[in-house]
Amino acid sequence: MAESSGFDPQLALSHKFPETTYTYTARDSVLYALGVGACARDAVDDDELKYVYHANGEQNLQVLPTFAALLSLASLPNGFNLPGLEYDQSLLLHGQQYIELYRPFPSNGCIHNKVSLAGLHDKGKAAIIEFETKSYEKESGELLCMNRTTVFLRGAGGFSKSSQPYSYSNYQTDKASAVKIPKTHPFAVFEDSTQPSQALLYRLSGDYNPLHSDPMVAKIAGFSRPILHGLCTLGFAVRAIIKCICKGDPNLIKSITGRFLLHMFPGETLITEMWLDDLRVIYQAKVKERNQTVLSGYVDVHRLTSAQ
Ligand SMILES: CCCCCCCCCCCCC/C=C/C(=O)SCCNC(=O)CCNC(=O)[C@H](O)C(C)(C)COP(=O)(O)OP(=O)(O)OC[C@H]1O[C@@H](n2cnc3c(N)ncnc32)[C@H](O)[C@@H]1OP(=O)(O)O
Repeated sequence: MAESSGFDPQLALSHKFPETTYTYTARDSVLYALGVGACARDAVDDDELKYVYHANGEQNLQVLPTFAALLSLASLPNGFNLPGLEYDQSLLLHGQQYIELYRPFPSNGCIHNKVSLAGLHDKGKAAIIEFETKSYEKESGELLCMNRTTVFLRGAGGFSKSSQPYSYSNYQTDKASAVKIPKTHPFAVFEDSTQPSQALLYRLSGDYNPLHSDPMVAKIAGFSRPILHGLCTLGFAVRAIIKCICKGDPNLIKSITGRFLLHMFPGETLITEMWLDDLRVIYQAKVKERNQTVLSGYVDVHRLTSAQ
């Protein structure tokens, strides 16, 4: 039974999310690729030009696998409101993202999303909410991907008895928190700069939260200036993995897990370190200027390319 007035877990869990439709064009997939830094260092990069230009027409463009995460945001409640969950929206942070990919994305399409609440946890100082989104290609009805989005609501915990904190999950293991970074030297390391305007570009892919663009909103949230979208950082890290481990082939990615450990500011340099464990790439991404890890997780691949 909930003890605080703002949270009613049973009401939240009984909520039925409306099914939504998301239509995107080749322009959206290109804008997304540019937003996560594709071709930023080299406009004719052999591994990355295919995400932003194709000589034989836009229907031949390839789509980065992390594009899937946009579907989870597009499917979630407008204004971040849900019955039974009252909280201070300025303190919301993206905690984790888990993506399963079942098929490469076409360069444009119409997607049907089904959302459910996958988890709700009272961590005392914070509440954690997890949403699961299944995305189907509208025309064929085929399942394209599944996203699990974890939202960390600072200051919203303490809604249950501290002796028995509320915890609900509709799945078995929390994959992102289970990541152990090896003590050995990484198999590969990739350094990439984000631009000071990175968040202003990335937001055009659909996440217009002013935390990433408005200095006053960022200050209220506890940051000296606007921070980068977590999914933008994840996009940079997975692009590094595709480049270093998959020899540029985005279709080798099977699933992606990432936990956002610390905020990143636009303009900072990201160093992604990667370790191979069979068909799993364990990674962590550090901000070079502050020598701090901002993201860690793992990516499962279908197979390794012959050189590994
Ligand atoms: C109500 C309806 C809501 C609807 C909302 C729908 C929309 C949702 C859309 C998704 C988000 C869109 C908006 C995007 C925002 C961003 O992109 S924000 C930028 C990216 N994110 C960040 O920069 C966050 C970086 N991380 C941190 O700053 C910190 O890790 C933290 C999240 C503040 C937590 O640190 P701390 O308070 O020190 O936590 P701990 O004491 O270590 O741990 C407490 C428990 O919480 C668990 N935990 C810790 N971190 C995370 C995490 N990142 N994700 C999930 N869980 C986390 C941790 O395991 C502890 O639990 P126990 O082990 O059980 O004690």
